[in-house]
Amino acid sequence: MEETGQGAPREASVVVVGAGLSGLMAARKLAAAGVSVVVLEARDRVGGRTLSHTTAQGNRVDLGAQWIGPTQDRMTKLVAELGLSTFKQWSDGKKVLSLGGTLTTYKTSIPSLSLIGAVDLGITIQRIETLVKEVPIDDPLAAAKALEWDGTTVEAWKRKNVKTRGAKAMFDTAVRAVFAAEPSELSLLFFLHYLRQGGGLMRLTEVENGAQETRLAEGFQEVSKRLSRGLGEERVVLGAPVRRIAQDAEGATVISDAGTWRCKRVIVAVPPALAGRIDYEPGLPASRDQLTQRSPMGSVIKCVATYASPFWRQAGYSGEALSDVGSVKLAFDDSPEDGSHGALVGFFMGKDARAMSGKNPEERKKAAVDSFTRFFGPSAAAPIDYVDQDWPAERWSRGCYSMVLGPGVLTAHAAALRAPVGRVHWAGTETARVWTGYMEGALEAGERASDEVLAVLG
Ligand SMILES: Cc1cc2nc3c(=O)[nH]c(=O)nc-3n(C[C@H](O)[C@H](O)[C@H](O)COP(=O)(O)OP(=O)(O)OC[C@H]3O[C@@H](n4cnc5c(N)ncnc54)[C@H](O)[C@@H]3O)c2cc1C
Repeated sequence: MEETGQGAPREASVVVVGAGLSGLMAARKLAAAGVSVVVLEARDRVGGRTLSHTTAQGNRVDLGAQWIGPTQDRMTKLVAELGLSTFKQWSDGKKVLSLGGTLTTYKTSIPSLSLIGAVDLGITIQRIETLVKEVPIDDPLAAAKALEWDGTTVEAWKRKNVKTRGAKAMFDTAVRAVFAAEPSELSLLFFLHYLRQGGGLMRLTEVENGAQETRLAEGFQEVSKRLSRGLGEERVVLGAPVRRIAQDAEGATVISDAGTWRCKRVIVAVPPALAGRIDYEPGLPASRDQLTQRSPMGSVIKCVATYASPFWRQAGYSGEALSDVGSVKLAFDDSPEDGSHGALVGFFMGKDARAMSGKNPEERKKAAVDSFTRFFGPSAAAPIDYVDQDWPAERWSRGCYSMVLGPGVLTAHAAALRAPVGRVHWAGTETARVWTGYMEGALEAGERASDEVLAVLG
């Protein structure tokens, strides 16, 4: 292997930076059009924010992206094309709501609050869905109240509009579940636009008919593995963090730890927070550069506890839980399709993830198991296996699920998100027109960036 930037440059028409779904999709489309392409990936694996793991019991679990749902047509088509096996997320039975430490159960879409709390939450959801429809999907800045909404946070909106303690707590948990961020970190315009791109708040938060509807038996990282194999693994270079992209009149030079490539076009398929760590020559235009300085990632640690059986099902529980206390405030059944073992998946989100990131996994295990035990009783206290993934501590992700924008960023920098800079094009789910933040968005963005490149290569 060559040293950083040393040796004679190799050649490809297009270099793609990042072997996540977006970069691999872009490369697949280019290769199908007969364009020579190489994908440079920093990690020693493909898949980026998809990461599948097999437990000692043989349960394939996703420590990154885990579900697809209706209207995610590209992902649905791709998993079928690749011959992968989908199954429905288990959702039969009662859901648990833990509010201020008091447990109740419910079966509807909306948690079982007091009568007045339930009315408040229902009105809040309706209001949000109405506001979401006022944000044009392709141009959030064209919303009549774009400036006002980008000048405030979701937290400020909640304080003004949501009245009861229970509805506020459930609203916070829903925001954390979708963004892995606190409501105070999010511009209201960014929040509404993100929901618009995925089809609304209920679509994003629901299991049935929602974004948590369908799982993959092989795990979602398998999609990237198969895309990579389809490309020909010599076209996907692992352990190749890209450090520098230099453009000149004839082409671009891409310098990575695994060598240097000369090409005509570059597709950078990484989140803006990582794209901003690459050195560009000439430097990026101010708006694009400042966007990368203002696009932090969300904070999430995902954990899976395995049990001999899905004991909660026998007790009439679905495995789904929502909470406003404890480290894990969101849980789902994560058992294999045949139910041969039980598994619960939990999320440390926003400030809880930051508090737990970098800690000893045993400490996180204890916190997670305490939460599961509060939700489902003492049988949850002794899992036979525990695994988690600390995404904020991942050098090549810097957090997850996706970027979260605070006030003023969209207004100032939306135009720089997708606009190519000379020979450099931008992909990654953050640049998607639909389902941004999701695997579907990653594919859409990869397709769009490869179309841009194909149009100029002729
Ligand atoms: C815990 C969790 C749960 C999620 N749940 C869901 C879900 O249920 N459904 C869903 O649809 N989505 C979910 N997501 C989001 C989904 O995983 C992402 O939207 C999607 O995988 C992003 O793909 P991408 O290709 O845009 O980016 P990435 O997957 O981040 O790919 C970027 C790649 O670039 C590499 N890279 C970074 N910098 C460099 C560099 N300088 N040089 C070379 N390579 C570099 C990275 O290593 C990475 O492999 C979840 C994410 C997480 C973490």
